[in-house]
This record gives sequence, structure tokens and C-alpha cells, in this order.
Amino acid sequence: MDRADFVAGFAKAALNAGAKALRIESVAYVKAVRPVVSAPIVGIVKRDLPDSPVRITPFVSDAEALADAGADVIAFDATDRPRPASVEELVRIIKARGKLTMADCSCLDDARRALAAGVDFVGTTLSGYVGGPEPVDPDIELIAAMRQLTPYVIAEGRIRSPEQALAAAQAGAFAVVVGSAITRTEHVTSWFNEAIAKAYNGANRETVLSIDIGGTKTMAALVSGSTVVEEIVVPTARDAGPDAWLSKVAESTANWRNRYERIGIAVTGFIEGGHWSALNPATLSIPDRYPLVDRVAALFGKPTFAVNDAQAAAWGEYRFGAESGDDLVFLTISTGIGGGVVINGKPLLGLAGHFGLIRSPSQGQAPFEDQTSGRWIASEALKAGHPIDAVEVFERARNGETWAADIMSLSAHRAATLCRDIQLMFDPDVIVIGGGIGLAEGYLDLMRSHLSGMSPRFTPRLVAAKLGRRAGIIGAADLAGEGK
Ligand SMILES: CC(=O)N[C@H](C=O)[C@@H](O)[C@H](O)[C@H](O)COP(=O)(O)O
Repeated sequence: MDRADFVAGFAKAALNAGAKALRIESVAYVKAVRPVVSAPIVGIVKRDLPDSPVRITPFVSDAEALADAGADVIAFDATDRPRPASVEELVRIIKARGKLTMADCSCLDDARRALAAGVDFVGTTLSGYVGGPEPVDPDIELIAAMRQLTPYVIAEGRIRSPEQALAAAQAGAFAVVVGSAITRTEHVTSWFNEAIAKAYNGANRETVLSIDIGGTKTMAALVSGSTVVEEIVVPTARDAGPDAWLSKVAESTANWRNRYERIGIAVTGFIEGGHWSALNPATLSIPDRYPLVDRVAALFGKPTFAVNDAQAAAWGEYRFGAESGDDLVFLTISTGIGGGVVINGKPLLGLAGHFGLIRSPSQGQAPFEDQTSGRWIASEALKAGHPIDAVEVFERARNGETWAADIMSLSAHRAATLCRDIQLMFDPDVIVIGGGIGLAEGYLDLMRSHLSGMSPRFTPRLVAAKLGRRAGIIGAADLAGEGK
């Protein structure tokens, strides 16, 4: 839905049905909608800043760009928090451009200060979003209290039903903004889904907050069954450590607080008894036996299940992938190599599946991933005089450069040999291949070609992973739900 043509479509449909004005996020969307409607537009820009909690139109340049794009009213955060531009400065700039101002407030004091600074409208937009648990209902009391200060109160935030909109209007609102209930189909669907799940007891799954902490990025999502309802991705600040990584996730998902009952967390490394340790500190350095489950449960206040990321992905593919329901081994070939095993419908946890760490006598006892993975491919390329990464080596191989094709072929050959050994160990129905290298165009075919001469009895069936980068969060969510 995050596309200019959809936003313009929503805008026109809402106006046709009687809406009197639009509130639109981003300069690009204001520009897209302005030429096709004549109704007033309240414009905002949303940002996530490293040094300020202010998200709505934090900079003077944002306000200017919205004015130039054709917004009639410009809304901005008017809370009393550290901020790049003061409310007074924003009001001055916006008025200089002949536009109206709307102060997004969290409380009555914000509204008082904003009115003293000369704003035209005050909104209840930020009530419930400046700390503490996020409420479910709109803040009707704040609307009524603001109405004592000015007639120009805009009711906004969590107004999800016509009855709530009526209550806001009756409390004295000059206008009522309805956001998610009109434009966020995925939210509205999940409200209905969560409501009726109670009737289907287990046939329909509860929503889980699922977190995947990787070496470079951390993903968090609300997951229901195999559906990712909401998702955010933040960089993993490698040197900051697990407490900081978890706090960042808690902060970025604060708005979801009332929408899940359990937490699943998938991490690179080794999980034992809820403790997290690094098997390869080069990927991510974690203090030995970090009490992951306890920390997450304390921070989020919900029951938590923790699992290795590749084991979670294996489970995700088993439950919802291309070959769901078949016993499988999942092998992810990327910067490093990992995996997971699901046999007789059960995930093998602990050390099982850390295939990248298997040692090969024929290669001087080097761990398997050091002779096959993306890191190895890049280091071989460097030896051949090409300081490029694995993805580019693949590109060069496809363009007919023999040195690159030789490296890829050797990597695929070794990965194929590993699959043959895995077949002998677990005899799965299928081996699912994932990861940036494993799923790179042509790699799976190369692996298959290296297996072609083998006796059919030993030959593993290789298929591409279906859930892609979301396999870990979907698998972890499902495993967390299993615990109920
Ligand atoms: C807190 C915050 O960032 N509010 C944002 C402000 O523009 C939007 O995410 C909300 O959708 C908007 O306020 C409308 O509210 P609701 O979607 O609940 O009807």
C-alpha cells in the first residue's frame, strides 16, 4: 500500500464518501495527491532520528518542502522533548509561507505551549505515544480538555469506529482524523483476525512479536501464522551489545505493545537453556551465556522463546515453505553457513544444524564455511587479483570470466558434497537451500550438476527456500506459539 498511486486512490475514495480533508505523510505523497484533489491537505513528514524522539515533521526544511508540495496545513510534533527545531521556529516558517499550523500534542500542556506559540490547530495525535504502554482507545478526555483552550481541536489517534468518531466530535473536536481504520488494510484485517481467533481456539493463531537479530541488521515483526502483519528493520549496532540491541527493538516496536501475547526471538549463535552464546564471535560478539530469554521477557513483559536463526528458518520452511510438512534440512549459504534440521515433525535445537562449523580432514581441518561461504568466495577472488564481494564474483562468472566461474563451481561442489553427507546423516525428504549465495541465480543448478553423477539412492533433493529473509521471524513466531 505504500505507493503514490494507492495513496491517491485512498484520498479520492475518502473524499467521494464525504471526508472533508486529508492528512498525508511525506512530501512525495502530498505531491502525488495535490493535483488530483481540491480538499485541504494536512501534510507531515515522519522521520526516525538518532538523537531525538520527535518523529513528525522535525525539521524546518521538512515544513518548507511540505508547503512547496502543496499542503495547506502543516502538522508537527509539539511535545516538550529534545528536538531539532523549536515549535516557535516551525510556526514562523510555516506562517511565512502562508500556510496553517497544526500542533501534534501528547497532553494539555503541549497544547497550551503550542497555542502560546501561535499555532492554528491543536491535535491529540501524540497522546499515548510518549512512553508507557500504548492505550487501545482514543483520548476523548484530552479532546474535551483542549476544547476549553481553543475551538480548533483536531481529534486524532486510535479512532477506529464511527462510534468513537462521534464521541470525539461530541467532546468538542473541530475535526476528526481517522488514520489506520481507513488506510491500513493490514491493521484492520489483523484487528478482525485477532478478534475472531478467540472463537476458533488454536485453529487460528495468536499474534507473536518476532525478532531476528543478525550480524548487520535486526528485524522485528508482528506475525500471525505465516503472515507478517507489521515489520521494521533496524541496523544492529555491532559494538553496542545485546542489552542495547534489545532496547532498540523495544523502542522501535513500542506502538505494537498491546497487539501480541508472546515473543519469539531468533539470533545468530548458540542457544542453550535460554542463554545465548557466540559460536563464531566474528559474526557478532556476545557475552558468553547471555540470559536472552530472561532479558527479553523482563523488557517486554511476555513469555519468550529463543532459538538459533537458521533453526528458526528451518522450522519456518517446514511449516510454511514450498515443501511444508516434509522432513527437511535447511542449509543457508551466505556470508557464513548455517542450517537447521526438522525430523519427524520436530526441530532439532542446540548445536544441531551448525553445518558451517563441520571440519573437513581433506581441507586441513578448516571449518566447512571457511572453504565455501561468501567470505571464502571473496577471499579467493582477492587472491586472483579481484578485490570484490561474492555477489560480484557471481556476476563476473555469469559474464563468462573463467576465474570467477571456477570459484563459484568449487563452492557449489563443496556445498553439494555437504548435502550428500547430510542426506546420509538424516535422510530428509528434501534439503532446502537459502541464503544470499545459495539463492543466487545459477548456484542451486551448479550444486545439482555436481550431484548428477551420484547414485540416485544417495542423491538429495534440493529445493530453493520460499520464505526468503523472513523465514527466521516466521519460524521463531511459530515456535513461540507452539509453546502455548
Ligand atoms: C503516533 C503517530 O506517529 N501518529 C501518526 C501521525 O501522523 C500516524 O501514524 C497515525 O496513523 C495517525 O496519527 C492517525 O492515527 P490512527 O492511525 O490511530 O487513526
